Amino acid sequence: MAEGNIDVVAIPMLSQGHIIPFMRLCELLSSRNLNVVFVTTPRNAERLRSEQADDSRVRLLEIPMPSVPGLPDGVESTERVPNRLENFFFQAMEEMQPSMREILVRLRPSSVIVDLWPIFLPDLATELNIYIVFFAVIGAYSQSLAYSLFISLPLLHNHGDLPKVVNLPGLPKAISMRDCDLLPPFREAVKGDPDSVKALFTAFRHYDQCNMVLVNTFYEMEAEMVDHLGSTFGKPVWSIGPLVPKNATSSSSGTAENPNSSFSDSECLKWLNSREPESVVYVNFGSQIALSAHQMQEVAAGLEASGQSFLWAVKKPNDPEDMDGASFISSLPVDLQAFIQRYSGAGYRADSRGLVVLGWVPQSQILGHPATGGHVSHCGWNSTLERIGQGVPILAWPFRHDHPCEAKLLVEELGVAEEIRREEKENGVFVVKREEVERAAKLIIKGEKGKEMRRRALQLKEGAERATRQGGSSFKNLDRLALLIRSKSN
Ligand SMILES: O=c1ccn([C@@H]2O[C@H](COP(=O)(O)OP(=O)(O)O[C@H]3O[C@H](CO)[C@@H](O)[C@H](O)[C@H]3O)[C@@H](O)[C@H]2O)c(=O)[nH]1
Repeated sequence: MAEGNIDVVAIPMLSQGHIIPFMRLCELLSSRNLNVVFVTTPRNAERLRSEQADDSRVRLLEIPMPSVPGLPDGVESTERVPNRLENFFFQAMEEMQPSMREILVRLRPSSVIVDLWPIFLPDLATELNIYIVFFAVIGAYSQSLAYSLFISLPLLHNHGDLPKVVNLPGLPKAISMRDCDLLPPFREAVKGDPDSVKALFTAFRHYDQCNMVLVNTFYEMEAEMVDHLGSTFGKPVWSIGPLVPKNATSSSSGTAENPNSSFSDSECLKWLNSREPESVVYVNFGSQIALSAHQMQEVAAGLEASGQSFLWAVKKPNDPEDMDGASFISSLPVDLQAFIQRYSGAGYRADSRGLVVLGWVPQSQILGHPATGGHVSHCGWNSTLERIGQGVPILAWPFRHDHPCEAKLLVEELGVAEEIRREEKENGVFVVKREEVERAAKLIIKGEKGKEMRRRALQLKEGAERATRQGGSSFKNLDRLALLIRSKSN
């Protein structure tokens, strides 16, 4: 590929939840005959290369991960960053600025697709006169709610006097959120000082600086909020999703097939094959959330008491970084160790009612398996889109970031989820009791409400299929996008 001939350069944040939809978008643009370059660090590139189809024409370009004192070598994705090292990680991303500048200057693409981070990227693209497409990898509903909070909180409230239920102005309909579900930067708003949230939430500058916004959703699911974002920012906002991995398998994940997991992908699927249709409660909180030992005890007891089949992917904390699976298990209370033994490792039998997998599981295949009856989920947007693609109902257990907003969309607007009741132990720290896990697991598999949620989930699945096939709303938007980018190249 001639370097002077690049249509678009895509630069996602170093996080799998962002890299995956960015790569899918790049493949779809490349299949529409655009020359696409995908920029990431060596480890992420290595993994993407191993998953890339033989005929993929998306070019992967590596930039070195800057070495920052305090950040261990090889940490190139947020999933591997312990909370206490987050600032070092973001510092490393900031230090990529010279490499990114060098790439943009050398390749001179006509367009760049930017993510929420790094914050300097739109400035750089503006300076180089490159057309800026901002790809927001979360849904339109949660973006709209976050923007409303961003604008209104410092006008209306002080961090000390936040009401228990906060109304969100400026939206197409009346929406409110519990104070405990607000992102920490919003909870710290200072009345009369917009910078009290701006300093912490600079991402919203991207909406001002970009030329257009893409949202990983489909129009029919979030039409009201897609239109709302368009009129709020006064620029095109196009839905192009759901973009989910094409042949999603395990990440890189012990077994030879899946070295990051206590079971191989095929062992997980074999176990699912032994279960009745729509009978299994699948528990997985994405790539970043690790439960406390106490919370794990409640989940374990609730799942057992429910009498339902379950597949639980347990994530060990990132801290300490060098703790292996065996040390993690031996650090747990003895009742949990015994539980894990019963449903995993030595205690596991092919006909066990539950399967506990330490590490990564092949989520999209699990969601697509006929035995899967529901997903206990943090409501990360990628998992949400994957479930919508498979018609699986949800038990919504949000933790942080956009999760509470996505949960609200799923429960209140789309009717495909039941919210798990969380009790606030202390400021922002929640616990879900075993009785609640038991209730929710029974409801989703056996209850009338579970059936109704499944019916709605299947309708959404059909909607998603219509949107992404030829002539559908997302398909047409991708065609329009390819034409637009090509017009910038001429
Ligand atoms: O055992 C596992 C765990 C995860 N996954 C995959 O990993 C991705 C997880 O993505 P997501 O559900 O979005 O969770 P996070 O990685 O936690 O998501 C981050 O990124 C999302 C998109 O920006 C945000 O919505 C979330 O708030 C943020 O936590 C999905 O594709 C899953 O299929 C697996 O395949 N196997």
